[in-house]
Amino acid sequence: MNVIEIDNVKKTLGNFTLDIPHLAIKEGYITGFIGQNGSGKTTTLKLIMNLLKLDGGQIKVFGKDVATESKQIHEQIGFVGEPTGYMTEATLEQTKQMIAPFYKTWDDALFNKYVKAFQLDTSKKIKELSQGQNKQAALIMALSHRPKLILLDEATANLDPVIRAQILDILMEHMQSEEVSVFYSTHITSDLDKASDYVVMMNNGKVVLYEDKETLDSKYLIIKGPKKALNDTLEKELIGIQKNAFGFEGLARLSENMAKTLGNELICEKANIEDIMIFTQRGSRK
Ligand SMILES: Nc1ncnc2c1ncn2[C@@H]1O[C@H](COP(=O)(O)OP(=O)(O)OP(=O)(O)O)[C@@H](O)[C@H]1O
Repeated sequence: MNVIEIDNVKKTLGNFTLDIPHLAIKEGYITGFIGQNGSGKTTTLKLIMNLLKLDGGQIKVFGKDVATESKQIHEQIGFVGEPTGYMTEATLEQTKQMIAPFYKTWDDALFNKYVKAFQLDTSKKIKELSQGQNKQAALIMALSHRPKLILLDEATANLDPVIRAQILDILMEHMQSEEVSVFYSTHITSDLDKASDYVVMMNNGKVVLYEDKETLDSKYLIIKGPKKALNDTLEKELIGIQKNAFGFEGLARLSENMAKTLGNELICEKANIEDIMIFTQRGSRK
């Protein structure tokens, strides 16, 4: 089952165009959303939230069209974007009292549990919270109505490693006790190592990679070798290949065909998510 289905979506903003023929986010999993600055992650998340209007195509969440059924959909989504949009003069307690009645599923015990976990002072005005505390407050508000889908736009950016780990722990704990799906954008690839089942990568408005985490961890290699070892079959398999006077390097997704082409003079190193991002983006620049 898919929690989000994106079909033939187009959106132009200035000279940027988002173009997603098809993307389906699986229900019950954590999917990380990565890509260079300006690649279209926020635009995609805003379109899913119906905060931006589509130029073409359709987005469905829980099988419902976001353009026509956003009210019912939003009741079951916990969204943390930028900026949070909460009244800065209000305290966290007052903010909760304003927001909670909008959700039938609001859980005060859960709210209190997370406030305690983050050691937030609910009597402080939102504007008095630090940037990181503000993000924690937004996350607490998003989780406390027990949403079925959590959408986060760089919710862990500018947070210290301890709080970042705590947020990921809370998300994972939440996943264990609830039937929930998470789709979150991040620039911190170590977040993906800690918390992701699938990874979607954007480049210049297009989805350039969608893999499960296990495949990402086990099937991608950086292959280096001398010039003479680069035959046509190998070159076709390599992503983001770079050649110099001495040799070449490129990224490969290990397949049977690929394995046959690997000779002794080649050096094969395991690629991490950052390597995969860099080589994939280099490859799609051509
Ligand atoms: N209102 C707007 N008018 C014109 N261009 C816009 C507007 N909003 C976004 N863009 C452009 O759309 C592109 C995609 O932006 P988006 O915020 O979706 O990228 P992103 O992947 O989330 O980037 P980052 O990682 O830096 O947050 C960028 O080139 C941006 O300049």
